[in-house]
Amino acid sequence: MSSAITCEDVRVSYGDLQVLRGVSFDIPAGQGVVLLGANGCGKSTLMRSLNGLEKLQSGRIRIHGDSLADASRVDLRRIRRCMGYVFQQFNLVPQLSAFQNVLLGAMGRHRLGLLSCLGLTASTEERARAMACLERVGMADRAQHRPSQLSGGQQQRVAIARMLMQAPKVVIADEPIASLDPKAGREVLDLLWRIVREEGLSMLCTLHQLDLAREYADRIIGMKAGRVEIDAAIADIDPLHLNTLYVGMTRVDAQPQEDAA
Ligand SMILES: Nc1ncnc2c1ncn2[C@@H]1O[C@H](COP(=O)(O)OP(=O)(O)OP(=O)(O)O)[C@@H](O)[C@H]1O
Repeated sequence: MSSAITCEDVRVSYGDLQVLRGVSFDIPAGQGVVLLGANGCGKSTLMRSLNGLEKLQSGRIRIHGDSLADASRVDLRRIRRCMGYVFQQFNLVPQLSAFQNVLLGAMGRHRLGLLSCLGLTASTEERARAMACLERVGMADRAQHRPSQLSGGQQQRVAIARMLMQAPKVVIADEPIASLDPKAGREVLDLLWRIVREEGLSMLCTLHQLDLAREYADRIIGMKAGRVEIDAAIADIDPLHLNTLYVGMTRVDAQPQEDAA
């Protein structure tokens, strides 16, 4: 099976602080992986690195075989177009309707201009596709609502529809349910994983809930203080082992005496 995301000994530093300390893993196409780890262990830095937003001190990241470091600006745009994002804070444009926000998902892929995304010049086909994406996440009846008129769970559904509109191959979901209550969070997670499975996408998704990670993921990667501590298929995971990710030296900026306490 081909690789969707490959990290080879990735190191990233901010000044003297080494945040990613030799991170390596390979996610095959079609696999859904949950990334676990305590606050400050480097998860967000890794997620940003996968988008080419961090300069690697050393190592290499490949997305479907393409190395981010070697990519020209045109190549980087092409690689990014095949990556869909779902964020904790939804990142919808507040002035636009749900429908217009979903049209935004097609902007990079089809070189649509802003007017198209506002729905003013979008083709009938694009408009129909955006509505189909909203239907897929159960939000067609709220197409004309602005984000402020929607609950957090509904906003995240719209964000998932926007990701779907982009037609990505790889999904990066950074704490997609951290802003939601448990019921809405579970509904969003059900939807996100269902869509990822139905579309045959690959996903790396950070979560803080160990029970949900074990329920949804094919595989868990656990980080501790900038390193991969656990990397195992869900069937091979010892739940007690996961707890060790949250004990002792977990942060990359921890002082030894803090962790001894
Ligand atoms: N832009 C930056 N400049 C300097 N230091 C940074 C920067 N971003 C992150 N750090 C440092 O790297 C550490 C790891 O941050 P990161 O956000 O990657 O952790 P995380 O595992 O995602 O944490 P959380 O779960 O709280 O989001 C932080 O504690 C901080 O000290």
